[in-house]
Amino acid sequence: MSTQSQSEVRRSIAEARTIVVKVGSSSLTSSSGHLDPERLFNLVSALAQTVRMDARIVLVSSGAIAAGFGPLGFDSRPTDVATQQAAASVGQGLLMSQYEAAFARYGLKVGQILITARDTIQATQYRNVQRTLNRLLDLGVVPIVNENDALASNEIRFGDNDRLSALVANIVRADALILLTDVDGLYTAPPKEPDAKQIPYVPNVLDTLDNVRIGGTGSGVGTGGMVTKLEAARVAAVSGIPSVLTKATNAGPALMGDRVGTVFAPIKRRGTSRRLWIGFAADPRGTLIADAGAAKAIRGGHASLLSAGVVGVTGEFSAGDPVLIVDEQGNKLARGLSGFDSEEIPATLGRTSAQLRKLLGSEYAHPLVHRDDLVLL
Ligand SMILES: Nc1ncnc2c1ncn2[C@@H]1O[C@H](COP(=O)(O)OP(=O)(O)O)[C@@H](O)[C@H]1O
Ligand SMILES: N[C@@H](CCC(=O)OP(=O)(O)O)C(=O)O
Repeated sequence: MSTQSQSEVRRSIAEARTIVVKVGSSSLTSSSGHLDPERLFNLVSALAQTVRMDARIVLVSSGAIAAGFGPLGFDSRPTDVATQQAAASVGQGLLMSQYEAAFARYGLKVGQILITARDTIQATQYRNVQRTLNRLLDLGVVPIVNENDALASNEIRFGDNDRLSALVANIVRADALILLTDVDGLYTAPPKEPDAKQIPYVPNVLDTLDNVRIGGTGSGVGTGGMVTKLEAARVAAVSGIPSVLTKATNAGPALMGDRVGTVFAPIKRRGTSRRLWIGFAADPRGTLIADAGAAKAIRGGHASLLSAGVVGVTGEFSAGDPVLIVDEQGNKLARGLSGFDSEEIPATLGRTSAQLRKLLGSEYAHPLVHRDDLVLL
């Protein structure tokens, strides 16, 4: 895909029909742990104008913990998980009631979707999330998404909403992702440093990390900092989705395609949402080790992984679960959906389809990972 100019990418954002907008805690709340209704209303106002111009918007909003700890009497964002979850439970309700009232002033309805990381990993859950979001958009509702903080387990948790927003952009097949935060874009170094300069355009987000020094959160209420925002921009770019990173007060101009913040060009054509799920959302449950010949075939694209080319398996998984495919040196080649349960695989290793049919029956004579279920890394 040839690199687009900044103007072309900005124009594609202005023309986007389905847009995921992510707003961080620091843009909605004060450091005392309360919502800032004026900033929230200004954001809603910019989004409502875009919806009026026939766009479909999914809002991924952080701020539940940051809006909940003040009313609970804490001076700063709690650090232990149980108190964060309690604060999120209080703050999420406050957040939604403010959004509901603010969007209602523009005649718009909102719907709440609380997602756990698990929902983006399991195929059936993923499809449920997808169906509900699409239906809400068809009904003209603005879905408001957050991580289900009150119930998310610590081991498997997004923690910040940046990566979640890139996954949601994939789930709804968005045409653009807007990341709203408290700084006006990506800088060459954390913006408090004197030599930090803003970068207006990133043609290939896979190249930027060498030239940019990135730090963590600058506020007492955000979590991910710039690391997770760049990760979100990367997932969007390789999914064929352009993104803009800017401060929340620039939401309107960013959506109009004006030159604000940092814009990231898409670097691949869009894949199907199922392939994107295999590539980004699904958490591999095990590993298949490909021999040199199979590794070469996989790298070339379009090849299935056959049992004959697999020399080892690790992990416990069922047929249909996502697995990582590596070469014998441990280099990651691809992700895919296993065609077999992990315990069935040792008996199939190194065998051709004809041998499998003869030894184990015709139900075993299929690829270990079919090419349609395989995404190169
Ligand atoms: N290279 C960089 N460019 C821009 N911001 C950076 C950079 N490195 C670190 N940051 C910090 O990232 C912060 C934004 O992340 P965060 O506080 O998690 O925001 P949010 O709550 O909006 O998700 C900025 O306030 C800034 O201090
Ligand atoms: N789901 C959490 C998000 C936590 C958080 O601070 O995220 P962010 O501000 O996007 O870095 C919440 O609503 O509090």
